[in-house]
Amino acid sequence: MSGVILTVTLNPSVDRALEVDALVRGEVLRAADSHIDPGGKGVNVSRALLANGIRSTAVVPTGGAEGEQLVDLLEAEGVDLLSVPIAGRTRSNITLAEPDGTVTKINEVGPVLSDAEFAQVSKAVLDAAATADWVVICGSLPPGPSIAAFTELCERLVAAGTRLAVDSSGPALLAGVSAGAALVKPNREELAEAVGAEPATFGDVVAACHRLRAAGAGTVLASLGADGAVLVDADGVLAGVSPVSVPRSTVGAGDALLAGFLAAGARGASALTEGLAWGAAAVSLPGSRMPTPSDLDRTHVRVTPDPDPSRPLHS
Ligand SMILES: Nc1ncnc2c1ncn2[C@@H]1O[C@H](COP(=O)(O)OP(=O)(O)O)[C@@H](O)[C@H]1O
Ligand SMILES: O=P(O)(O)OC[C@H]1O[C@](O)(COP(=O)(O)O)[C@@H](O)[C@@H]1O
Repeated sequence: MSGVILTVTLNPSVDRALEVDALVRGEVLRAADSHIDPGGKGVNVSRALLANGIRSTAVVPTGGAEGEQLVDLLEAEGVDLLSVPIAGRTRSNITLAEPDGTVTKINEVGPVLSDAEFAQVSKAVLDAAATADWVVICGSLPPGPSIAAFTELCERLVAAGTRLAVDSSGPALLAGVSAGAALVKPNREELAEAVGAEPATFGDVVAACHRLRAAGAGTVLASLGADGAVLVDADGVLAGVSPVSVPRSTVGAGDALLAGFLAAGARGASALTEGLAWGAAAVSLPGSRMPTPSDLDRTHVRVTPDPDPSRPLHS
């Protein structure tokens, strides 16, 4: 990886993960263990890159006590930050993790980003993008910015020649696609929402990825949970899987997949293999802990071209 990666998390969080024996509604649950991590999808991409010796800069709007905590947590990890102060309070997201790997997440909506604050964040991103190899915009949009304003940011980045990656959902994902993002990383639900149809087979996934490419995206990396991932780009179609024997927490797995894919050059079987190794390692770790080189095992990753279109999805 030659250039700098800029990650942008418009709605970051402080992630609190509580390990509980079993989730029972209406009961007092005692947590066996707990972790606090800096959170948000772009933040996690930066953390995963750093854990593997690759520096990036994370752009985050932050406010209130949780905003200060987020900055402290990220600085303690050594993540390079471009923090834009905002009036609202940074959100806290809760994960309840059960021993079988089931996670229940409660994500706050997040603080409103005013027009002036969004303009400040956009300026910081556009300025820093001039020297970036990739700009990676991830996660949900906070309340406030219109989809038109977000689309304009994506379009300006693409017009400036930036390689843009977007990992978001709903209209924000489609904004990245129509702006001509070089890469989008929908998960299964996001892909289904983007094309208006639930994929049941690998053929459905590949068809949906082709639709996003026809609508403007360069490369589509569709993550499919335990079914692995499908990569569709100008070179063709690849599918890969990396089985995990004991899943502990899937939180941040998609962010680790994306980070590994970018770290390995974002093209072809080698990048897909790397992404899958990072994703599988993240699933084996608690909370949203990001894998380090010693957590990675590429020997279990299987990547093949042109998956059988009739193969059903399981997860
Ligand atoms: N249960 C699982 N077993 C094995 N790998 C998994 C599992 N869940 C996720 N992964 C890995 O993590 C990647 C991202 O997970 P996914 O749930 O698709 O994304 P997101 O976290 O964005 O929703 C997958 O492509 C896969 O490589
Ligand atoms: O922006 P969103 O979609 O609310 O997601 C934010 C959450 O996603 C994470 O980045 C983890 O990603 P996943 O839950 O998709 O694996 C958390 O750190 C954070 O709490």
